[in-house]
Order: sequence, then C-alpha cells, then structure tokens
Amino acid sequence: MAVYTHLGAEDLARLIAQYDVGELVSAKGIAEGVSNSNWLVETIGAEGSGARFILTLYERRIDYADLPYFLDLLDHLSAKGCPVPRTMHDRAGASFRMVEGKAAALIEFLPGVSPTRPTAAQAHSVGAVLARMHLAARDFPLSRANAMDFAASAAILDACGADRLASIHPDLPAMLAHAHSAAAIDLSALPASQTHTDLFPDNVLMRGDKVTGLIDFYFACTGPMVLDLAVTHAAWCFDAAGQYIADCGTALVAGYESIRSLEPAEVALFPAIAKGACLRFVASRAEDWLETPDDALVTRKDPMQFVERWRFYDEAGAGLLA
Ligand SMILES: Nc1ncnc2c1ncn2[C@@H]1O[C@H](COP(=O)(O)OP(=O)(O)O)[C@@H](O)[C@H]1O
Ligand SMILES: N[C@@H](CCOP(=O)(O)O)C(=O)O
Repeated sequence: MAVYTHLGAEDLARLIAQYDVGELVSAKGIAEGVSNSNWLVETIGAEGSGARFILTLYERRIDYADLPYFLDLLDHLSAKGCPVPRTMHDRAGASFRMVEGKAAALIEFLPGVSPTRPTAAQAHSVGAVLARMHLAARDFPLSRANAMDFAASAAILDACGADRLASIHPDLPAMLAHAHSAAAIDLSALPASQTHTDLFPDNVLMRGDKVTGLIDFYFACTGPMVLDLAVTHAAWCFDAAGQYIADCGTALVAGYESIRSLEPAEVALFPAIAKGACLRFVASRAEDWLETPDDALVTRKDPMQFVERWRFYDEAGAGLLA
C-alpha cells in the first residue's frame, strides 16, 4: 500500500491543469513503495499524443525544505544524461506544489521493472550507472547533510533501547555497540559527491541488463561516494536466504570501477563502511518495526536481514575487495 491520501478526480484534474502536460486521462494509485503516495498519471495533449508521469505526494520522513535539493538533483542528473526522471515544473516554474496541505511533485515516468533476483550482469550495469551518477553530480550546486549517517543510526538504536530491540530479536541489542563503533569512523577525507544512499533493487528500473531509471532519491545527500557503493553492495549482492552472491558483488564493483576507480583509502575502509551501511538499515527497520502498528497495511522489513549482512562483512574483512 502506498496511497495514504485520497485525491478525488476533480483534485487530480485541477492539479494536472497547473502543468503544461495535456489533459488528465487517468490516475492509478501505485501499490509499491512505503513512504509516499504515488499515482501513475496519463495525459493527452491537444494534438492527441499521450504521456505518462508519476505523481508523488510526500507523506513521511521528508522535510519540505529538502525538496529543492531532491528535485533539482533529478533535473541536474537527467540533463547530464543519467537515467533519472526529470521533474515537471508547473506553469509558474515551481517543481512542487501544495495539495491538501502536502507537497506534490509530477515526475517523468521511466520504463523498466525492478529486478527481484538481480544477476551479475545487472549488478555490473548498476555499478556503472552509480559511478556515472557520482561523477555527474560533483558540480551540483546544492548540498544536503546525511540525516541517516552512522551517528544517526547509533542514535536511533539508542532511542529504541536494548529491551525493545531484544523484543524484536535477541541478537539485536549487540548491534548498539557496533553502531557506536561505526559512528566513530572518520569519513571526512573520502572523496564526496551527491549520493543516493538507498539504491536497493526496488529503486532501480531495468530493461534486461540495461538500467532505465534510478528512482526514489529521498535519502539522497552529500557524502562519501564509497558509502553509496557499500549501500548498493549490501542491497544487491545477497540472495533471499541471505547468502552472499560473490559474482554479483564482483560485478557491481567492477561496473563501478569501469567508470570511476576507487582510491586506496576507499578500498581500505570498504568493509567497515559496508558494516556501517548495514547498521543504518538495521536502525531504520528496527524503529519502523517498533512504531508500525500490527494491523497497519504496510509490510514491516526485517532488521535481522541486515544483521546477517553485517556479520558477512565483519567476517569478510579486507579480503572482500582484494
Ligand atoms: N519515475 C518513475 N518512473 C516509473 N515508475 C516509477 C517512477 N517513480 C516511482 N515509480 C514507481 O512507483 C513505485 C514507488 O515509488 P518510490 O519512489 O520507490 O516510493 P516510496 O518512496 O514510497 O518507496 C516504484 O516501485 C515504481 O514502481
Ligand atoms: N530501502 C530501505 C527502506 C526505504 O524504503 P523505500 O521504499 O523508500 O526505498 C530498506 O530496505 O530498509
């Protein structure tokens, strides 16, 4: 379920009329996603040509002051040829508007489907596109701090507290100390750019092995590029049983390095950063787990999945990128 707000046909038509995108033909709520309300919108122009867009109403965890960063970044990357949706601007030039007291943006629809069992060839393509995105974003003029950095993850786990973490799984409280160790890592000398930081397979659209879209930039921030690669590695390179898929991991990093070589400091810190990346998802998932009512329509994500990945990186250590 990811339509939290009901918008009637008249509301939708009035909203679409603010853009130079033709007349509203249909708007269907999209079930995927957990954070925002999304609709697939179809329009028809005066000359009869159809067009498709994604209408997003921002619901949770988004500070509206960050919207210019997120939406301008999409336009910046798209203008540089990255497979990222453009933001449609309304007739007054605004990239978002207020509807029913919430911010709404109309975004270019991109074709493709998200892989459920990514192959090594797909991981290679994603690695290459991620590196292209990092290079294309280096001259983006805005910046945004990472609200989900390693210190924030430790703070979230602290706020959950050992007892409540143990109520989810007895192994979770041990992650508190590891989160504090991750928060102490100095990332400040690593090369930085604008980063996605949530590039899970469900945030990538593909046709076969080709990436057609990177979407859901709502955790994007300014920070170390290798952290983004580590998040993507942790998100793409394990199967449903939690086993590491070595050929996907090798292909992802090779794809990335086909466009941008990692510096020695990035290679050296990769296992520690990958462990910190796992704890970021342990923290947000544990918090969601404790805050989501049992009868909510949203499916809770299991924090233990990323505890197991943390253990993999802990054991793999420096051998991982050797
Ligand atoms: N630009 C786009 N082009 C095509 N489909 C999109 C686009 N943006 C979002 N979607 C679809 O909407 C779904 C939910 O979008 P997403 O931004 O991931 O929502 P949430 O932030 O709630 O997780 C995606 O899984 C995808 O199917
Ligand atoms: N990718 C995160 C959850 C964030 O959800 P999204 O639908 O906004 O990408 C996770 O798997 O924990």
